[in-house]
Amino acid sequence: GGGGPHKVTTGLAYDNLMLKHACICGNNSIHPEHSGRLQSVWARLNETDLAKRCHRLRSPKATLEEIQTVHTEAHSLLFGSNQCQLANRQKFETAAPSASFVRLSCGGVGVDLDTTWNEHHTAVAARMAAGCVIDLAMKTAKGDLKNGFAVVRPPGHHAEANLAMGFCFFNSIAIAAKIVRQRVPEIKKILVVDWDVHHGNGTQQALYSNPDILYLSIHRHDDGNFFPGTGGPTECGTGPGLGYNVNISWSGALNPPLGDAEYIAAFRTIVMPIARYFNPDLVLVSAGFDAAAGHPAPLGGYLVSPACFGYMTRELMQLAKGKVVLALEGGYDLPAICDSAQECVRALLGDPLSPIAESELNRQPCQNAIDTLQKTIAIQLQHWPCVRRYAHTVGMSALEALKIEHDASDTVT
Ligand SMILES: O=C(c1ccc(C(O)(O)C(F)(F)F)s1)N1CCn2c(-c3ccccc3)cnc2C1
Ligand SMILES: [Zn+2]
Ligand SMILES: [Zn+2]
Repeated sequence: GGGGPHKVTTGLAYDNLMLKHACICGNNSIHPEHSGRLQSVWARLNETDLAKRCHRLRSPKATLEEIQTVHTEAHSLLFGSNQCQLANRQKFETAAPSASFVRLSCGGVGVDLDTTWNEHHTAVAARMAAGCVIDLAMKTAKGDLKNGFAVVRPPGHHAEANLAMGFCFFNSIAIAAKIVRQRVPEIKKILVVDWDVHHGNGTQQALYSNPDILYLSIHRHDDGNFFPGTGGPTECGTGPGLGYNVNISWSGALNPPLGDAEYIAAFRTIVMPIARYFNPDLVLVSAGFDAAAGHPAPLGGYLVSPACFGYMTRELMQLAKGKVVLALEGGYDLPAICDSAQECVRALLGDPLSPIAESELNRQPCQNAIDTLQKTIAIQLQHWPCVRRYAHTVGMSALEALKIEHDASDTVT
């Protein structure tokens, strides 16, 4: 049942158990997805007035059953239980014979060269990350919280049903989406937006045939030459899910690096028209911040501002009666991810937004971005005819588009 008559506010989910997932070599410079990322973001939210204005959740770890809404039993057991915790090692050996860990050059152990495994702490951290996102999503879905931000690691959006990769073990966002859909009857449609600069291959896979959960990713793709390589514009879903997978796949490498003008144009012409038409009852966001300025090429290379993440958060709050939950995915430059997380929590709390730079509001999207948006619109027209409406404004700056919409609304037809 609902809590007392307290005012519903923004929820924050965090647990320091997630700090303990670390390579045994302890060298953060070769392992960019380190606990300092989480420590810094949490510290920023507490140093400012933001955390105290939110409701702090202490979430339970995801159960193996919850993890199995997305992952196989073998994968859930392998990464969800420490061998030392396993009552029945026999079950472990039979359920997960395929597990292979690799020795890393740093002396650590990993499931691949990027994804380190700490046999004592990783399972707990990964289950806690998923548990935090489930808890926030459930409480927001039921109206016990207004909205929320999950300050979590390890990330999840690359984790597939039977594969850990790209620093990810459990796909927290996909797990949360499926669990809310199962347990909260009034939530029929869920929109998952993924603005991490990398495509969420795992989330796409988990939701690919599902018409009730729309996955929309905006990411650097470079025709498949940017990690993880998946997420092309023609990947639109399958079976009943056809049309419920939208990839805005930027190309053209860093000539020039993309910034606020491009992300605002993508939101104006594709993300928000489709999202409004889909009309979700809940919005979940894979909120990676590695598209932010400050991220060197292999892990990003774009120039999105922290204020732009606040703008995108506020845009999504127009949907689903404001039921929006963000979960941290990637993001490695500590000042950038702290500033970006701060802007998102300010947006969730209803604070006035920090302004986008005038130069970005006046700048037309670069040609590579215009090409991507036009190509995406051409593909998505067959599934979402509503994208035709703003197609003619793709090449406009935010202020130009605002002006013609304003003039258009003046002329009474
Ligand atoms: O770019 C990635 C990412 C893996 C996971 C990424 C993510 O999408 O940001 C997530 F999942 F963490 F949110 S981004 N990989 C793995 C690490 N990597 C690197 C590394 C860079 C420095 C040290 C170790 C690896 C360069 N290129 C890659 C490819
Ligand atoms: Zn290491
Ligand atoms: Zn990323």
